Amino acid sequence: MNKSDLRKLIRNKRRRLPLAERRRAARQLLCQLHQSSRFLAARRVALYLANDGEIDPQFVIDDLQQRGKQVLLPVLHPLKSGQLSFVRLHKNTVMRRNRYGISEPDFRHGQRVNPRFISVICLPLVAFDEQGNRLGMGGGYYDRSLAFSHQSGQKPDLIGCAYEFQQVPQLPAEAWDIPLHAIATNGRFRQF
Ligand SMILES: Nc1nc2c(c(=O)[nH]1)N(C=O)[C@@H](CNc1ccc(C(=O)N[C@@H](CCC(=O)O)C(=O)O)cc1)CN2
Ligand SMILES: Nc1ncnc2c1ncn2[C@@H]1O[C@H](COP(=O)(O)OP(=O)(O)OP(=O)(O)O)[C@@H](O)[C@H]1O
Repeated sequence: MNKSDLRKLIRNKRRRLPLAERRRAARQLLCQLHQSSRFLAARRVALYLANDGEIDPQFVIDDLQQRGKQVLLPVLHPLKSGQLSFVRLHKNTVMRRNRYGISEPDFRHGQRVNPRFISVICLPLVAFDEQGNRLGMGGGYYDRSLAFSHQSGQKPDLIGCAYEFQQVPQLPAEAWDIPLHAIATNGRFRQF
């Protein structure tokens, strides 16, 4: 199956999931992330706001904020097309909707943090395989914005977040793909 058909299939399945199952999976995601000592120790964590049926990290965001951690969200860069910035989420953060209808902190008002200085980045994904390859929505945003992690130096831990059913046997690995360090689902925490 090609990437575009695979995206359609899994995105449809994700959107059809009943609300009760979504909520249960969202709680299980928090439990699975708590398996990771690096996640528990992280001071700064980037997450996302669920869109298109994605597993919902809202309980994870609440938990981090209660534990006094810094939470960041991705924002489409208004000038550098295809790039994400990471902006801090506070109680008073001014939010707006981006071109895909996803709520994000306002780029101009927000406090941006260079992704090199983020401890853990939780990435949304459409499909993953057992090697930790990731298939996203197809915009290449995370691949472009995290391309620096191919080089040496300080880098964030990259944890993909998904439903267990989003695993596929094998994804074609592209040169620009950023390999994930771990995947947290409703059922498991896999480390690579
Ligand atoms: N929750 C969440 N936030 C995120 C991402 C994500 O995957 N999930 N992104 C991860 O990169 C970035 C946004 N990327 C996205 C890329 C495509 C579509 C999307 O729905 N595309 C439509 C076509 C829309 C159009 O071109 O007008 C589609 O495929 O149906 C959404 C988000 C930043 N924020
Ligand atoms: N580092 C990069 N520099 C320039 N272009 C890139 C880079 N990474 C990815 N791209 C481009 O982005 C496009 C989309 O890539 P791909 O289909 O792998 O996205 P994705 O990982 O599914 O999406 P996303 O990261 O937004 O969730 C590709 O056509 C690719 O050429």
